[in-house]
Amino acid sequence: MGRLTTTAAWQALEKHAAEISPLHLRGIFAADPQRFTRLSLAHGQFFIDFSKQRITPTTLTLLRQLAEQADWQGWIARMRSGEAINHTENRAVGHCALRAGPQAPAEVRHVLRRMADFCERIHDGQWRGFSGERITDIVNLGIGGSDLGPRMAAQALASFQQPDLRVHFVSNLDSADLAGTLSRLNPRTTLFIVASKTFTTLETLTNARTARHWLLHAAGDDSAISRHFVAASTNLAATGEFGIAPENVFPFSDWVGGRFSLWSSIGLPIALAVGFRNFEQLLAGARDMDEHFFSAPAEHNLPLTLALVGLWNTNFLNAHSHGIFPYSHSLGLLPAHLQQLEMESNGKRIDRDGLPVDYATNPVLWGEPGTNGQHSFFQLLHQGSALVACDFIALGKSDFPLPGHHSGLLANCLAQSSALAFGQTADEARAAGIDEALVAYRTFPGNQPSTTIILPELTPFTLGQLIALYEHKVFCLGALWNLNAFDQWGVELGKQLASRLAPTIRGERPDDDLDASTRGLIAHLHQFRN
Ligand SMILES: O=P(O)(O)OC[C@H]1O[C@](O)(CO)[C@@H](O)[C@@H]1O
Repeated sequence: MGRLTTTAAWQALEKHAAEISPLHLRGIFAADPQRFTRLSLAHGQFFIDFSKQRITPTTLTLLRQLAEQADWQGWIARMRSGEAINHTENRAVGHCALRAGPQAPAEVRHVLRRMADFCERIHDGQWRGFSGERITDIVNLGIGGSDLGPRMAAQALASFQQPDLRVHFVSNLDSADLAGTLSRLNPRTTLFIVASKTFTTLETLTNARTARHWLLHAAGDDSAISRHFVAASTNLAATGEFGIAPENVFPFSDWVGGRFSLWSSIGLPIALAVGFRNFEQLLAGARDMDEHFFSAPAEHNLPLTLALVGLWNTNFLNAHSHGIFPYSHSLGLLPAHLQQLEMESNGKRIDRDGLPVDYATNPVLWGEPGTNGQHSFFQLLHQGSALVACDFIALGKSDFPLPGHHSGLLANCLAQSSALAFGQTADEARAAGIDEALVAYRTFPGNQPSTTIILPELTPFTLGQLIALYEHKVFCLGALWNLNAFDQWGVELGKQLASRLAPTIRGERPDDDLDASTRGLIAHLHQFRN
């Protein structure tokens, strides 16, 4: 592919955008009474309404030409064949193989069987701690992809929680995270999962060493480690060096990217929290979305369409902020998971050919569950100056039904996307009896684009579908923007600098090679050292 912005498909979109961007969603809806039907897509009961996006059917046709030009299906074929499409790390991209069921590679099925066995032994109390008591608390020590996905899924599936077992997540290097969790736990009944693909991550290893010390202080000798520490990792040498017995290590391969790893043994805390059968259902839901993505034609393809609309908003409407609003308390951590998934994947400026891009790439992604967000930042969405594309996510049925709650929640979800799309004119404000002095303040411009995703209910299966939907969106955007969505070199510089600064902060190394601001801040901090 030549430079993206000079291609015929891109230029056709630019021309089309000049016609569409001055239009208001009010007019767009008035012009096409069939719009909702034309611009919503379903896969079984999984439903997405794109009609509140500032697009027409022609927009999607043109965007699909861009996808053809980017050879989106060729990229799927390359991923599925095991080609090293993560070319800067010379790795294949295999997360779909983790959830391929009977088609999964033998080593994947083997680890899944071991995870099932481990879960059973924890759940039925066969696995005992050093004192002979059963395990009541699991602590996952991991960060980034080794934390966010499992933490989000375990919370999302709270209604499926196993009895008598609590699962905790500790990620931060800040000791407040680990200390706060340990203060509520009993070392005799606590088991740690050290979750780290590389097993070199500073935060995770620091937390793991402190946790080991906490355990050994109570247990008295090293033999307790094998009853209280397991690991999920690709680095078996390092897990061994840490003291984790080989039979307590649940391995996975380097072709699993961290932010795509919840389907691997990194998902062990999910399986422990909700039971292995439910974990299998999570994999089955993702597999179902994989099969849809791999086989559905472009015009019916949910992940591709989500990606195309994302690209349209970013590159042709200049929306560089993207809000994720699950109207589901249980999905409260989905924005945090998608933040890593999208921003670590496509937050890049060098394309696959090693050249700087001359177009915008991933927007800043953020979000909060509804209705909470409505009472904080939604003011900016309704009347601020930024164009923000939004995804609203709603459930057909509540996972924790109580009379009178769910209808109100759904009403708020639909009211927000409608208010954002259509706004309120000055005349409508006047007609509603607003005092003339306040009319300008009570006017809502509208025209904020949004997508609404509806899951029939929140189950392991539908959660698997939802996460895989966004994973494939990311995959498509990588192909469309000609980016490698699977490396993350941008996180390295800060890590290197931190390891250089740590001895200076401890006063063990001179500061004369540092910039003036960093030097000044370290000098200021020295007064507080303890
Ligand atoms: O699982 P690991 O190797 O500890 O890495 C944790 C996270 O750190 C990152 O490498 C970024 O620093 C993520 O990509 C990854 O999910």
